[in-house]
Amino acid sequence: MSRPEALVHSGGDVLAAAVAARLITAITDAQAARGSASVVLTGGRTGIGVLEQVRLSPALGAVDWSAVDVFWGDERFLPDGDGERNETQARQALLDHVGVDPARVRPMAPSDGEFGSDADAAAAHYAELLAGLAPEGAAVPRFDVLMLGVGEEGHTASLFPGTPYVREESRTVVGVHDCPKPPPTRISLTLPAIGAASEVWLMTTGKAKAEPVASALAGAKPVDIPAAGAVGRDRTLWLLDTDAAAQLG
Ligand SMILES: O=C1O[C@H](COP(=O)(O)O)[C@@H](O)[C@H](O)[C@H]1O
Repeated sequence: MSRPEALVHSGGDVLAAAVAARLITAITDAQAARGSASVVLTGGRTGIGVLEQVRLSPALGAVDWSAVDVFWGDERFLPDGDGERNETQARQALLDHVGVDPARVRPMAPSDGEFGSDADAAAAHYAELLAGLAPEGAAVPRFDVLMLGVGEEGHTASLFPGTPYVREESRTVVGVHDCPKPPPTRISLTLPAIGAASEVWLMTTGKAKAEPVASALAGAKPVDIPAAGAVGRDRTLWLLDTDAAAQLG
């Protein structure tokens, strides 16, 4: 388990470009070491902004996109192609523009897919998919980089404060119900699944995030500030703009 480090950038645009450069480097390093890389995407303004910056980067071509395994940390349980789905936004921002292998892109199920409106069944299926790709003895694949956003109330992925989902200790993926932020039904990796990643990057911008960021970095309980419980095995980076970092001591 790593100790969280905060890196502060001057503004949201700089942050997105800097994280994009960091992501390209992490992917190329993993590919040089092992031939492929495994990345977990997030939704939200900052997460999608980073993917747009990757697309616009002059270093885009340094990555062998056909050898990148793509997963999601959470999904809004909506029909396929809905503009609010994290998958749809990630495809538009980046994935539709690079040569990813469709078989290696693994979105969480939509609400009009094979599990219909059963988010719990869709979550259980994603957990099985992850387990099937995991090294022996592990429940999820080796994620090189797992990116997350942070909500105003401290949620990360779709784990909201005070819910049973943030306390989950055995399942790796859960159907999430009655979310305070729309849409109310979601699918999310749990904290144990997030904690299996080599690097966890929490990315956020804006004054509204200053309080949860400061609480998390001051050691808040995950049940109160779920983002505080997102910790990578080798590295945990909080990638912030000056507004989001404003209350750090
Ligand atoms: O709904 C979600 O929101 C969070 C944070 O989004 P932001 O726009 O405030 O940065 C995001 O991390 C999560 O993936 C998404 O489903």
